[in-house]
Amino acid sequence: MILKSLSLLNYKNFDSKSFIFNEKINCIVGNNGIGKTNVLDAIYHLSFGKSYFNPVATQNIKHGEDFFVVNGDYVKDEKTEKIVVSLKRGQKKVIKRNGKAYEKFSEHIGFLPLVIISPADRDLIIEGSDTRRKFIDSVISQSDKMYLSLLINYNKILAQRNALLKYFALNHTFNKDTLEVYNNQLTEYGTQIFEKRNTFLKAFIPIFKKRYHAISNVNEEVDLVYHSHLFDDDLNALLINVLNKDKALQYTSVGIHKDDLHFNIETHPIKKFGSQGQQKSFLIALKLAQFDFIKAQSGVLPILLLDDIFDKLDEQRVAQIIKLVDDENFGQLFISDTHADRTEKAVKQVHQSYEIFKL
Ligand SMILES: Nc1ncnc2c1ncn2[C@@H]1O[C@H](COP(=O)(O)OP(=O)(O)OP(=O)(O)O)[C@@H](O)[C@H]1O
Repeated sequence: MILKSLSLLNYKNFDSKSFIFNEKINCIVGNNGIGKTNVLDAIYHLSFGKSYFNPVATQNIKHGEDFFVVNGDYVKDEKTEKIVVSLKRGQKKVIKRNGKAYEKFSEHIGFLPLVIISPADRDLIIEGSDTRRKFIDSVISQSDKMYLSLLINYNKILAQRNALLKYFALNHTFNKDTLEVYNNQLTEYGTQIFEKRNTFLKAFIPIFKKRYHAISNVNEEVDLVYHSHLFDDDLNALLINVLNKDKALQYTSVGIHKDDLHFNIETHPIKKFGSQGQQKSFLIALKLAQFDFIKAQSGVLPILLLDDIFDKLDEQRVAQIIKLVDDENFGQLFISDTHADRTEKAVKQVHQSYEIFKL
């Protein structure tokens, strides 16, 4: 799968900009703040229908403008695919494939597999469990269509159950039957999500460890440990157990929305005990394992976006990542960097086919 061309209209700092890309390596270079990351984010938008960096959709519209349009022309399975993501203030976002708007965005997820490696990945280590759940969800949903709809259903029921708990508290009332309906539905969806996360992690963890050891070159023990209430009991039983607590809290305190993935080095949390270098290697290994996993599951080589990696990583690590383009049959690669010279020097070593775009 190849992104042949990209055009942006009122997207972040760009009023109108077009690119025709190389099939292998594309380097987006320019000074700080010129919009290199924004170009990568536009490509991310085409795969996921949203920004990797800014969750507030309207903030991706250029200041002072009313709408944005991101247009990407791909070749996938020898067919041309035209993807357009557009947003007008006050209206719903639209994603079109070959002129036809998706009714559900979830149908598009996984169609154009993509992995991004960015300094913002650090949030996976330092932020709360929701960032790590989102990571798991994003990897699984790129290769499992059913997963995303289970998740959407679970979250809908969860919101309804929480609203009901609030209603009970506000009106000093309680209705066991209605709550039971929600408990049953949460259990149905939650159990399936738990099983899919568990199965995924069993396959993913060995891939991750292999990647970490290849990058770090030392034999440190790293691990990803899945934590879920559902290891303790059936979700329905758990929900019944915490009923009084949930009534007091006015929200649902158990379920897969509380799952976490612990990142460990030598059995200790990497957030507290990992050096900066170890943390960087950990995150890169995680993302490269994501690449491997999607590739194995879907048979498609995901697009790989490397945002600002030269500034954040030492030369040896950067060289190793770029070398993978050749070694491991990577697909199309997009690199952003402030220095055209060092980028060109690095990519030249591994591939003849590349393009430098100076912003
Ligand atoms: N909605 C928006 N409208 C206009 N400009 C925006 C909008 N959102 C972001 N920007 C601008 O985009 C620029 C940042 O772009 P980006 O993060 O892509 O830079 P970069 O080239 O990757 O920089 P660095 O090398 O520092 O990482 C900033 O100048 C910011 O003000």
